[in-house]
Amino acid sequence: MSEIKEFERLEDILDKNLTGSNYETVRQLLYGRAVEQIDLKTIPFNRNLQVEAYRIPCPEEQLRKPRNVRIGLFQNQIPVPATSKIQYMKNALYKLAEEAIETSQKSGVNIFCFQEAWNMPFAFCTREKYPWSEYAESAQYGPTTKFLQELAKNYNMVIISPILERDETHSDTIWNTAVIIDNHGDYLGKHRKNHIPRVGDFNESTYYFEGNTGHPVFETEFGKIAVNICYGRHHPLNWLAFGLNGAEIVFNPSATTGGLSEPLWGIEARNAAIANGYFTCAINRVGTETFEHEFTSGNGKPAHKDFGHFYGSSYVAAPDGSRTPGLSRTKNGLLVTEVDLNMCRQVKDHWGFQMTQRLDLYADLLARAVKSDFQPQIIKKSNC
Ligand code: BAL
Repeated sequence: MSEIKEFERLEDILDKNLTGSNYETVRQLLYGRAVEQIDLKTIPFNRNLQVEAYRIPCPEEQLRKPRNVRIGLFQNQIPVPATSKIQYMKNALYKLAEEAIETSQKSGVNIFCFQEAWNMPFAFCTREKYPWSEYAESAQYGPTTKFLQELAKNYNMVIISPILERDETHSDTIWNTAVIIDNHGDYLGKHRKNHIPRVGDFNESTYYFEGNTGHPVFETEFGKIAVNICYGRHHPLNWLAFGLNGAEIVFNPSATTGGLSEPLWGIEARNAAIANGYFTCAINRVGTETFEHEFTSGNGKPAHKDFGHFYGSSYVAAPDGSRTPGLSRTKNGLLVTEVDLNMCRQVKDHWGFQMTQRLDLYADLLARAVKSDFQPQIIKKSNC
């Protein structure tokens, strides 16, 4: 698939080329019920950061009060060259992060989420172990978690920090891990990426193995949250499992490029929200990261020094199928979205997907499908 580079975002094309009822008809068919825009102009923040804010309301109930939560999704390109020294890169990213978290606090954000492996270049295309493995650090006691704990406590904010984890307890193995810090600055736990890609230049299996933390849901003061890391978004059962464990918001911190996945990007997390009756938050990195040494993709194409363009386009999707516009395809951005978690149960009641999901039927099929003597259920015309 060829990479599309020359436009800021899909919504701009709709805005420029459709008017009046045509625009609203197409927008509604593409994005569902309209979301409300929140005016943050009164909030002073770094003007070279695209900040957009929306509200996804749901009908008020008689017995339950609204459970409004503000989510902040931060997408960014690395601020210094990918080949910079590790500590220099981390410090530059920490500075960006602090600005984004401060802006989030001014915007009333309760839960903040970074993109995948936010504190390093996404260097897994190179298959080089050094220096990239040196970015790995302890999930609970490493410098990145320590840095964020302070901010989470000061700003009463839950922070989801996807990083490269070094598990010193188990032979210094490396994992692709999301660390969850609660709004008191306490380390709440972690989740390791369940599904590791072997596609294109995503040579992540060179560095880490499939995760072993299952499908944890973290109970926070702002709702039950889970993290489906990047490639896991292509696996519907991965989304289902977080839903079965009671998630109300599932974050999908990602790093993915236009040539590989852009037409799928707006479908997968949004479909998961609809099918599982929860909110999903798709966050993707932006920019192009160039490395020192050439590498090939094993597809006969010429060797190259970059992954291609990470296309940002972060968005929030609701269980009723509505979604926010995406952030820019090329700029750093912060997407603030206020959601009412009551919508999760309202939509489950309305559609009944959880009542009709026939888990027993699929449990039986899956139990048979994993066995070496599995026989697919194929009906053929008998020869007799
Ligand atoms: N990080 C893997 C790329 C993708 O899932 O699109």
